[in-house]
Amino acid sequence: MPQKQERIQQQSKPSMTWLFQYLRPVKWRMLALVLLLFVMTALQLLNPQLVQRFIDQATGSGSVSSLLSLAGLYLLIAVLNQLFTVSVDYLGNDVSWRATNRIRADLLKHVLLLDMRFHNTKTPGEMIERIDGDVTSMSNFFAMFVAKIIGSFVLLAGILGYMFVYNWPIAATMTAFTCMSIGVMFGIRDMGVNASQSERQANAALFGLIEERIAGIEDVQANGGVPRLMNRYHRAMRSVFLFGRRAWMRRVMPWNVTVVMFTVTVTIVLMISVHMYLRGQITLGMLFLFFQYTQMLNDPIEQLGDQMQEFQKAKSGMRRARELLSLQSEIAEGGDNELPQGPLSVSFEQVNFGYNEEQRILHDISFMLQPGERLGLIGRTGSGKSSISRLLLRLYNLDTGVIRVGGVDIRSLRLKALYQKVGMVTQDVQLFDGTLRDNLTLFNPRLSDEEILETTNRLGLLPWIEALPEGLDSRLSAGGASLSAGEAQLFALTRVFLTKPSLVILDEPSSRLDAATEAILQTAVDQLLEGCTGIVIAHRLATLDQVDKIMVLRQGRMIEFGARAALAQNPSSEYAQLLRANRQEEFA
Ligand SMILES: Nc1ncnc2c1ncn2[C@@H]1O[C@H](COP(=O)(O)OP(=O)(O)OP(=O)(O)O)[C@@H](O)[C@H]1O
Repeated sequence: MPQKQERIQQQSKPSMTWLFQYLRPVKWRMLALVLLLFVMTALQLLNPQLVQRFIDQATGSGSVSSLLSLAGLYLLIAVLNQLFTVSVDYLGNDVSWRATNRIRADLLKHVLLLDMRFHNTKTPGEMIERIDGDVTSMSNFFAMFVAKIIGSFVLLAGILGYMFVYNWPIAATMTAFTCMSIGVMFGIRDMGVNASQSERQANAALFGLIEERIAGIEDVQANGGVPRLMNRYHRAMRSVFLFGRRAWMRRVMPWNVTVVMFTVTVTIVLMISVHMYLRGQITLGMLFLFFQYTQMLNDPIEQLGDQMQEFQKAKSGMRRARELLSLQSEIAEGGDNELPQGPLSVSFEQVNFGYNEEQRILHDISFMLQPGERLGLIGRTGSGKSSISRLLLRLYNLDTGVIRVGGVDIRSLRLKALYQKVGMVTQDVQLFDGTLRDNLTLFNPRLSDEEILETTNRLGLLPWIEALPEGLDSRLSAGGASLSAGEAQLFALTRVFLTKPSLVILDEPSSRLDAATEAILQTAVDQLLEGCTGIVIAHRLATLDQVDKIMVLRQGRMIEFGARAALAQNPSSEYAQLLRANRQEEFA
């Protein structure tokens, strides 16, 4: 089996550069945030000094009016401080949402463009966790990290600077504590990153499990699988708990170390201050001020510790996000080649394909369809019919061979150009949460109601839409459960018809429809295929009366290909034998 194209890991930029690229668009808001923090810090430093003066004046010969004005000023500053705190929180969250939403959008776009081989191995729940959960773990980093780190250092510098002016032994004790605390935190800052990454992985697995089971709720209930599901759920939950606990313990380690050091520092500062007060070297107000400033020292250090924790969480989320972003789709974008107007020819030239290296699914498929011709594709279940359509839409890469549409190798076309001209009607109709109009046009606002109604009328579907309570404005729920098999097919046909394709691949419903729906469907299919090339994956021979050519597949090999009329008249042909035996059931 030929080599599958390797997923290429892009050259990754240094992590911080990657993160800061998302902060660049919000740099002015960040600047405002930092300025607000400067003002807040100044106010925080001012208040203990007011209290110091208040105490000294109260214990000395201060007048009541000056005491009252000091108290009034204290109140004003406290209120201002509160206002600034709210503004900083608001701005911080604003910055965070803007930056993280950009990452979410980048991740979602990237994942939507990844190939089917990647998606086959991932559950939607896991992807939700990776696109949203991992990014949420970075949100605090964006909200507060830069601002709080700067704010903490400014506050520390303010306190220590002031203390050095007034009392150097205390200032030296405080500085030693500050340096040691920061040193410890930085030294072991990455301790929790790997554990946090495993925690996020366990979370993703849990959400994957929940989503998978809810999506298959019918099967789970019908087979009495709820207790077994709950068992697996509890095991996944336990794993989240164990990884979460380990990650938390590692993340809080730097903070615990600083708490111990802080207690020792407060004791030393108090001992020195009380000693100086007793010897009359400082006033009672000064004693309070020194104590207050030592207490205040804890805030920025704690802040730094918190941010260190957030940084570890952010770093693990960031690693996972970048890991995802560095995966490249195996489907390479083509060049600027254009497809011709009108119906398109289709040719397969010695196409070989397998979903994995071990098993080949399609063997040496070669055929040619002229523009406007219709091909009926028949074969037992698992013979490779849908695989042919997936290859035509470039959902997978070929192993060897060439597929041409309109004479152009599909690998040399931009994917968008291919999807504009090739439409596919599948058996599984995916509905999105929105109106019937949104679902039919796939949220394309350029398609007018007249166009939609005219198309549906042409396909004979107008009565169906008119029967709905609010017509095109009727709300459909996500999934597809609200449509019957017949309605789903009519719906899918209209959706593809509206894109005006030049080549249509139609995967016929295998379930039996009632005679009336079948008749409407057949008319709609004939309308759809008029003026374009068509490939019909047929499950019933009766629907192939209108096709020009027939291909019979068996175990991935093309055992017959030719004009339908000629094959029907050739008694030794596979198709004629099938017709004779009237073994439609085989394809149901
Ligand atoms: N995503 C996949 N990964 C691995 N193997 C796959 C995948 N999809 C299909 N196959 C295998 O490829 C083979 C051909 O599948 P394909 O869906 O093309 O058959 P089909 O003829 O369309 O069947 P049906 O009539 O039941 O829709 C089957 O053996 C199937 O198990």
